[in-house]
Amino acid sequence: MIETKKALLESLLDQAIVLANNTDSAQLVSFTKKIDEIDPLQFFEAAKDQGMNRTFWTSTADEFCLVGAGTVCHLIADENRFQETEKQWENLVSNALIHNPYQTPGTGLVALGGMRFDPKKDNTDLWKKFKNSEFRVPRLTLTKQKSAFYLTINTEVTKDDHTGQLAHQLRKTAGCFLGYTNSHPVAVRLKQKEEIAPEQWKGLVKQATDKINQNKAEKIVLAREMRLKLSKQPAITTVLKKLLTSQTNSYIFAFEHDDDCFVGATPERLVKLEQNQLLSTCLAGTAPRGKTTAEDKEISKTLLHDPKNRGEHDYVVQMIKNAIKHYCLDIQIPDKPVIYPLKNLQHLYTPVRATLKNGYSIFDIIKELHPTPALGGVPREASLTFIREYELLDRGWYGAPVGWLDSNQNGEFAVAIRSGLIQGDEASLFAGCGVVKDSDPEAEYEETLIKFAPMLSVLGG
Ligand SMILES: C=C(O[C@@H]1C=C(C(=O)O)C=C[C@H]1O)C(=O)O
Ligand SMILES: [Mg+2]
Repeated sequence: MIETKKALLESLLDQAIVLANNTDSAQLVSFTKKIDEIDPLQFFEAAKDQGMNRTFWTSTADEFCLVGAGTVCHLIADENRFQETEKQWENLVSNALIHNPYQTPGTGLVALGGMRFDPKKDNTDLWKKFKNSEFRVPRLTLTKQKSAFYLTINTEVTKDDHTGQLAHQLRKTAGCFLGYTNSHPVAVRLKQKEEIAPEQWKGLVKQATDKINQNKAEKIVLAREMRLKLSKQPAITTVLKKLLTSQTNSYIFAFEHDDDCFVGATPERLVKLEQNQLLSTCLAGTAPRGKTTAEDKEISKTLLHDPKNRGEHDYVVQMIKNAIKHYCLDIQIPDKPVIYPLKNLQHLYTPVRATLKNGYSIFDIIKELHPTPALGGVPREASLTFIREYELLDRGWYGAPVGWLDSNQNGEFAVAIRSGLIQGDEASLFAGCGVVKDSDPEAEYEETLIKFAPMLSVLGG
């Protein structure tokens, strides 16, 4: 595949060795090439064969897909994680030797990652492999943009490296990915599922509405956990394949740490940036799908006019509008939501468009937006304090930004809901809902039950 550009790769490596010698430190090289069509899931599966941790992202089933294999470098941050990650990224990009002749967003040097919902909440064992904030630059990245495919090879070159040997090794590894074919292993059976403390959770919803009725908060999003035991360790490739076919209106993502893998199919965009064009999404307010078209339409109509759901939704719209105004121009937000249909349920949806002012980055926006009242509440601090103190689970990366960015001001982050942490032959699934003054614990419980469905169904439930 890279044969035609042989000289290009070699000359890049030559330059890198000189630089590594001058600086006496490893030199990051990033080399991108257009390739023939390839199945992203085969690429994902090939990485497993190579013993590499994998990262996966699609924005919709067909348009855009990123698959990362292995890690050439990490951006890890604790305190001030947004600024810190941005600083590390800028540093990494400015020191890298990049060959990427394409303007396509998501090609070239790309970092993929996510973070904990609440860095102030105590870490439990459940999420021990997941950092407060972690982005990885993969060893190999596959980018699919509509019908075009790109392969990026990233490597760290030292002064003692040999161009010919290194180029040979890189081509060999790339060949293992591009020529890979394997039928994905069969799916697993669900052996046992346990909803964690459902009655206590309903009590918590009541406690939250009491708090709201005492005017101490307006909206508090409460989540709960379901623990699964599976017949064997599922193939993440199969899980993704099923999510891709069943959840077509969603972002599908996976972030793997050995036997632990955080996977989900979320409909909720946090922010998308293409150069300076910004998109965000207000998504809150939920109803089930109807069994017939007529029933479905009826439910949509009710949802669109339901004051409780419109209230839940409007908190998100107001907050996002306010949060971005300092950073953006030409903010366009329709004054009424529309329906966003998913396989198992439907949401109220309001898109947000704006132009990012010069001098700001996607991290500035994420920092302002996370958590929106779709996952935290209103006011932010009061709701977070309540969640931190009383919620019965460690959210870990659930409900937090997950996504990617490239070295040309493009990137996209979703809110990691409809997700689960697969750990060997067990898994924890997470689902939450917005509690407002007229929330009924039983109805909120039912709402979370449907939100488990996307992940539950691909794990044999
Ligand atoms: C918290 C979740 O979803 C959020 C809550 C919603 C609601 O309560 O109506 C709808 C969409 C999301 O903003 C989840 O799926 O876990
Ligand atoms: Mg709701």
